[in-house]
Amino acid sequence: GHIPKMLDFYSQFNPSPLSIKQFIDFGLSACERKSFTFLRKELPVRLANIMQEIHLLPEHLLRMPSVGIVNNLYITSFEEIIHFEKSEINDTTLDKFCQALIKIRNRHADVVEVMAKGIIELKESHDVDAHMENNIQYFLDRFFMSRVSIRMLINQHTLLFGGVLNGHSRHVGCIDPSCDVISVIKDAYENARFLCDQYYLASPELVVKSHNDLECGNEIRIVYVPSHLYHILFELFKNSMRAVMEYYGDSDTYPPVEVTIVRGKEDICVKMSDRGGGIPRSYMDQLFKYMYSTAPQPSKSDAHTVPLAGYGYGLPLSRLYARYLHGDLVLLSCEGYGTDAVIYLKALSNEANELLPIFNKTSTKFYRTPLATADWSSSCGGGMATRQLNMG
Ligand SMILES: N#Cc1c[nH]c2ncccc12
Repeated sequence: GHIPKMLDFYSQFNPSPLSIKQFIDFGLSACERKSFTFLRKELPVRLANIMQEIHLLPEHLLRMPSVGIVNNLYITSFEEIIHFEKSEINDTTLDKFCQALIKIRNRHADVVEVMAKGIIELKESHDVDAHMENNIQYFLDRFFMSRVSIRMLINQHTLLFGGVLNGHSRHVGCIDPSCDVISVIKDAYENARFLCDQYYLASPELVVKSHNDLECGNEIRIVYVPSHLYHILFELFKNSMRAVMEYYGDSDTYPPVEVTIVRGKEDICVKMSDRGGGIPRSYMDQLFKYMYSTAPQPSKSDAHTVPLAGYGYGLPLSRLYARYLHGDLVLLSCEGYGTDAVIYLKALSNEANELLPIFNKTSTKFYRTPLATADWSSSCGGGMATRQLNMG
């Protein structure tokens, strides 16, 4: 019906990125009416921006059953939100809005897995060329980043105004204004270690070092979303522990995983170093590729033996969480020795702005532009030059 027109209308607006500082200041003044007025516009804008990109996907992917399911979820949620476009602001409307947000959050809970299934359906039914793989990588990074940002807005509103009091906790919604980085590291380590012990009957120790270059000797605290930081660390610990245990298979002692936290003027870095044998450069790129990370799901029967890592989108999603507030996740590996994974976070909350995909001519053109022709020689086939050299 009128959905396509509404999508065109709302996708003309650019999403409005909020900084962590704005989330905090807004949460402390906690005005539900202001939040409602902002969200009933901003949520449809963010939904419409990414929904328009879904329609630009390669035809084959767009036709996959699971992608159709995700598209319909977004249409349903978009309709439910624009229903509040011209509502009179009163307690009943505010309450109904909160309920609608919770319903939407639940509806979209499994979207990552459903999209992964869509990629598997595509791989099983079509040949995927480099151009298509490039489009899928570009789209899924933007699609999952958009989803992180929409869930952040929904979580803030429902936590602040959903009626559940947060006692004397200082958290502002899902943000901890004074997040103790080391305790999140220890939490993630203990939980990853539990899985490692279950699977390998042993696990590497943790060594933590910290260096506060700004306030020497002080604890390193950050205004951040603990659940995002935990998600990244848990993924990295699982991968590091798995690498160490596989590399030192028959040994009974293992090199520890070392984590160094540094507070600089601009950045807070968390470096996780393992001596798990490292990753060859040729394979490094695949770790962040959705097409390569989608392996056929382990059958339910051997689900209890699901490996620590390998299946799913753990690394690409962890990098999106780090980038969401203008940080990053970088892997530096030396094959034959080990891997360093560095999480970069913004030290200042006013610099920790949301990073949001924008649907515009640039993103549209990306989907329609063929891969650039190589401008550096790469093939090592028996070209004339090689033959001349061989004639040497
Ligand atoms: N993330 C991550 C990793 C951290 N160490 C690793 N070793 C082999 C493969 C992946 C990893």
